[in-house]
Amino acid sequence: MVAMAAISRATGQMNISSSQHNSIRNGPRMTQSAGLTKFADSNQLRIPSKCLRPRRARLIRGPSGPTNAVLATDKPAPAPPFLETNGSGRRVMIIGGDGYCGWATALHLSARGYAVSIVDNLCRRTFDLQLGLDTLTPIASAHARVKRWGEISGKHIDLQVGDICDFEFFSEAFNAFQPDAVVHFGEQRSAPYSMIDRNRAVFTQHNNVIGTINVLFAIKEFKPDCHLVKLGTMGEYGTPNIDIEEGYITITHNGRTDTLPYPKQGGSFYHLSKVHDSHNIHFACRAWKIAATDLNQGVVYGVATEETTADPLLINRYDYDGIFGTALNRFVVQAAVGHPLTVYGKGGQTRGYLDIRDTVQCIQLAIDNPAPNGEMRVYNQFTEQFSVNELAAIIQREGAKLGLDVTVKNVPNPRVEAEEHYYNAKRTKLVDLGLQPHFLSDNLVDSLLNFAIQYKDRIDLDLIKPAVDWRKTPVTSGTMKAAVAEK
Ligand SMILES: O=c1ccn([C@@H]2O[C@H](COP(=O)(O)OP(=O)(O)O[C@H]3O[C@H](CS(=O)(=O)O)[C@@H](O)[C@H](O)[C@H]3O)[C@@H](O)[C@H]2O)c(=O)[nH]1
Repeated sequence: MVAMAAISRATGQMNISSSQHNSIRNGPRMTQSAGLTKFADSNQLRIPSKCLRPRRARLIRGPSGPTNAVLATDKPAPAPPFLETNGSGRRVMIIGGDGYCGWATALHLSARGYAVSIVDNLCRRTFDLQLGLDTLTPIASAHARVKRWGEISGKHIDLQVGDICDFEFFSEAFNAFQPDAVVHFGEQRSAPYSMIDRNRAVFTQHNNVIGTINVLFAIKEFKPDCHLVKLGTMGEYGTPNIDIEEGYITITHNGRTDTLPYPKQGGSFYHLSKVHDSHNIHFACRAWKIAATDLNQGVVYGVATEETTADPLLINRYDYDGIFGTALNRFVVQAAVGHPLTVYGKGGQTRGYLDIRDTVQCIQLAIDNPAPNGEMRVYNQFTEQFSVNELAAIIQREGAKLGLDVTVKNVPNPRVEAEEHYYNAKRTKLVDLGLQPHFLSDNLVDSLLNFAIQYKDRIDLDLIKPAVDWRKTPVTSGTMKAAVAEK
């Protein structure tokens, strides 16, 4: 039975039942039984019109200008611009809408006139509590975020707290909202997390694979014309010694030719969970004529979008720890506190990267250009390739301009991955649809460095170290602190 969490109309606070408290304490499994919290109707967030008046905020601008400027005040905020687009009015469910990419996407689409419903089990916040991690930025609760967005924009975002692995919950949420598109970010997305121990490896694959299967069943059963926009990863391809195509490759073998899914070589139990998802989605498209777009996203950097900087309560999370922090964002924080940049191994590992402002653009493009029923489209979602050494050199150079003495240290690689390799991945399809990339510029690095300096007091140096060794992954349960202590 689905446990219910009630939301008080008077206070907007969520009341969590004792069984939910227990499940939160018990770790990843909490998400199997997490309950349903729902804003029953859009009136609930309606507020007096005087509160909807745009209010001014002070933007701190980096030395090189306003790019990705950061809001640093609790003073009144400006309403972001509202741009009606050809997708305006379409109903978009964002699974994982409380996370780093999901939250930015929810606001981006809501600002542009899409009707948005966030479905999230809040497990990303639970992982931080369990492992002793914290985002660089002080983020508001999911409920406070959507409430504040309603106040400054006059736009309602529906919030349903629950676990998509619980089909009873998910089918109820899906049928209540009747989405035209489902954007699925709702997965455990950290490779290191999936390699902490057996429990986390199993959790990652169960959570990600079963969650996606439930989404596929809901679409098939309740709304076959609903377009699935699924976040995959460039890491599904691994680092083959040939060019990486966008999802499919045409092969001639023994005189016969076919176009087949590009070979997959995930480098962690996390990356492999996305490989399994891709296969399941491809099958569902063939068998049930579902329409799906699989977005193989690269490593995302940055933190600010137009909407997340519109008010302190809307600020996005920024991970810098050894488990959820990703390369460029980690290096920026390391530079800000004088920690040597942690280049793993030789540093020749090359990946596709993109600004979070391009993530939100790509999702909108995918929604606005749905795949036909029966087809799984695959787009490679990144804008530039960098090796880890190249990223470190950029941060060192830009740090020096701000007077920071940035050093680089080649630490033993905790991962099993090629450290020198060929890498040339195609990325034309989203550009063909109209993507206008924000390339990694000096301005952005400057404003990110200033951002990290601004929140310097929140940085815990212990969390910066690489925390998980791919070669050890124990059967017994590990904790972040224990993993760090071993190093
Ligand atoms: O301090 C660090 C952190 C990372 N790396 C290296 O940087 C590369 C990228 O690692 P990452 O932690 O930035 O990103 P990754 O673990 O691959 O995962 C992230 O990027 C993926 C896209 S991709 O990398 O697979 O293209 C997404 O799917 C994941 O959700 C997201 O967490 C790896 O070679 C890693 O060894 C370092 O050298 N030093």
